[in-house]
Amino acid sequence: MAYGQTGTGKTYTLGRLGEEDTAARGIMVRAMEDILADVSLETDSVSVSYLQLYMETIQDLLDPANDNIPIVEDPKTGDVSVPGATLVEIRDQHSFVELLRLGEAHRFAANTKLNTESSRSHAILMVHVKRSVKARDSAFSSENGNSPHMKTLKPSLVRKGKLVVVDLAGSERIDKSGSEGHTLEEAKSINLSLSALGKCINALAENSAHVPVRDSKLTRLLKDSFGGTARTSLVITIGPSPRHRGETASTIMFGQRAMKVENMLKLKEEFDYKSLARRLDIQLDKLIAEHERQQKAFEDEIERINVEAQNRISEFESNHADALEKERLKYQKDYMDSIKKLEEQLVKNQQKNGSEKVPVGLREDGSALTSSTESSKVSAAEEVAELKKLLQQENLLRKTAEEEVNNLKSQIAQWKRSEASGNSEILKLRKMLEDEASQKERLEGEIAILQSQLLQLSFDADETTRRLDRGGSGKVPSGLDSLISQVKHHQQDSGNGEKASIAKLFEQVGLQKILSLLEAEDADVRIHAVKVVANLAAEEMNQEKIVEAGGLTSLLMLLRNSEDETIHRVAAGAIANLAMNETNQELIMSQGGIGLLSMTAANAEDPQTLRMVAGAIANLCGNDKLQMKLRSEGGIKALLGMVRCRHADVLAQVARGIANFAKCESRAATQGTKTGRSLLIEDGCTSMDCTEC
Ligand SMILES: Nc1ncnc2c1ncn2[C@@H]1O[C@H](COP(=O)(O)OP(=O)(O)OP(=O)(O)O)[C@@H](O)[C@H]1O
Repeated sequence: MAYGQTGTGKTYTLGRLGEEDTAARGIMVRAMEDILADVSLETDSVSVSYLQLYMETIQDLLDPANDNIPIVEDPKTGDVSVPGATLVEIRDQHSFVELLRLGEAHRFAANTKLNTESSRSHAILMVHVKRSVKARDSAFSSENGNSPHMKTLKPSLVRKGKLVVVDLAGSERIDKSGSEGHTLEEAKSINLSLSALGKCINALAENSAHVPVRDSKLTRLLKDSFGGTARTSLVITIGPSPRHRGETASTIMFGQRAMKVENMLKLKEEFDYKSLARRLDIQLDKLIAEHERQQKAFEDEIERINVEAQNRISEFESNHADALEKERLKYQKDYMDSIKKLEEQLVKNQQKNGSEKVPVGLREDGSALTSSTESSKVSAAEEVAELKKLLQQENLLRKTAEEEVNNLKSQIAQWKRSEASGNSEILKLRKMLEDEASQKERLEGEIAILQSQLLQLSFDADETTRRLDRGGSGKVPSGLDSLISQVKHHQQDSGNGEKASIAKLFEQVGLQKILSLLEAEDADVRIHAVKVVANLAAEEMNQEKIVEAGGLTSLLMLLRNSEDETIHRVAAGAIANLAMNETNQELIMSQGGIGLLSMTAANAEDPQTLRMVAGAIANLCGNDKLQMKLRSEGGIKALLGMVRCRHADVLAQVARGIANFAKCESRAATQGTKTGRSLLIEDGCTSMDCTEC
């Protein structure tokens, strides 16, 4: 910023182009030269807006028709921007100088008596530089495994810088500038914004809680430039003439006050979530397309194999059916022929035998008979031989047929084998598809993890920003801390939404991490963490997990070590929740819980703390196995002692504890010890004013 009386050289210092003589270049030109020398135009971008603030209106010096541009403030980061202004990307020094020249030509300059070229407006040059830097590996630590997919999904980190060069209008007093009419209004408006700037500088110099940045557009626009997270340089310009000694003195005093303002520098980095989301989308689309392609190829392959197998089966069946039928017919025909031949032979034989009967009838001398019997014997032997021959032929044919059938059988077996190998191919393809599906599922799981990490990172970023905005210590809280802030926020909500968000947190963050925050150095973090644990402990399904993860021990440690009553109250509440379960009751007792609860009760001032402690002891009172130990460790004494606090909530819990203790009778019955009721009487329960309970 350059601040000073009209005509003392603000524009001379900041805005000169120095085209003929490079030594005469102003800060704007030199700054851009420096930036351009240090950027790589492939990975970085430099863009410029040039504005003027005239009578509380912001005008675009690169597009004068664009006037009355609104100022926008990011509620999260506090960053100030003027999104309505023309933003020109700069690639070289020459184009920047041209841009400045254009802006200067548009700059409004009204004449005053003091300086005919006096600038009546504030000129503001904004240079935005963005640089892509590699995402820090730590953001995506190995806790998610070393999947190669995760490595490619790191969001890139964008480092952002903004240079604002402000050539303020002259700071002279109205009477001296001789302004009147419209020019007087101008002078008033200039004075208003400069005096608002002065007030802000004073407030910042004195570390005042309230800085009146909202008093003028100038201070709103420069909000993140002074007293914030930027580095600020102020040039003050003065005139040597004794006539201006008043302005000179006030300008120097302004500079002196400004020197007291302390800024806290902050590197502005953000993850490029948009491009990561784009990459994730593309990757997901690719995976889906690949999966669909493989599925289709698989189905086509199955279809092809099926069709081929069907064709082969039907071809084979038809071939073999034909061959079998032919064989069958052939054998049938051969068989029929043989039968026919045999029948003919038989008929022939019978005829032969019939014709031989005559001589037999004529046999009287016996000789004729002898000769006829002989010939019949010979013909029968021939017949037998022929029949044997036929039988042999028949056997031969049968054998050939059997061989043929065996042959066919072996062909069928071979075909079945080839079908089995086809089936194994199908199985192989099916397995490949299943692998593919499980791979896809795994990737989707990884993407889900990544998205939840993104969520956590954005929470981190929000929380960091909030802390720094609060003028914080610069300590960057863990991701859980910000999530706890979320819970803190949700704790104000009512109904199921709260439970759902805590359950979500529980899922996202993991119990171990939440419990580890119970030992955080920052008390604020501890308080929020114990609140989260208490909320989780209210859900029966979480109680066992909390105890298993060592949550009970941590809560008892908080009672022992913490001095903060809020922590005592919430931790006692969480213990009371855990004490609803019988197994936990034994653990609380064995870890010295009664002593710690009694100690907390003795030191408590807040009735709500006593209520929680009394609630926890009251839950323990209901376990008759633990009664004697509870009493011997001072639990009953502590419970009755809390009657001193006459708060109705506390008394209700004490009464519940007394009632629980009094109604357990099985111990007394089985062990022959005194009943809870009589022990209470011994401890002086009845000597108290029972109407209180
Ligand atoms: N250091 C310097 N050396 C030589 N001439 C200078 C110097 N400083 C300023 N001038 C001259 O003084 C005149 C006024 O300077 P300039 O316009 O920079 O003042 P200004 O403070 O910006 O005024 P205004 O507030 O009216 O805009 C110009 O003609 C400029 O050339």
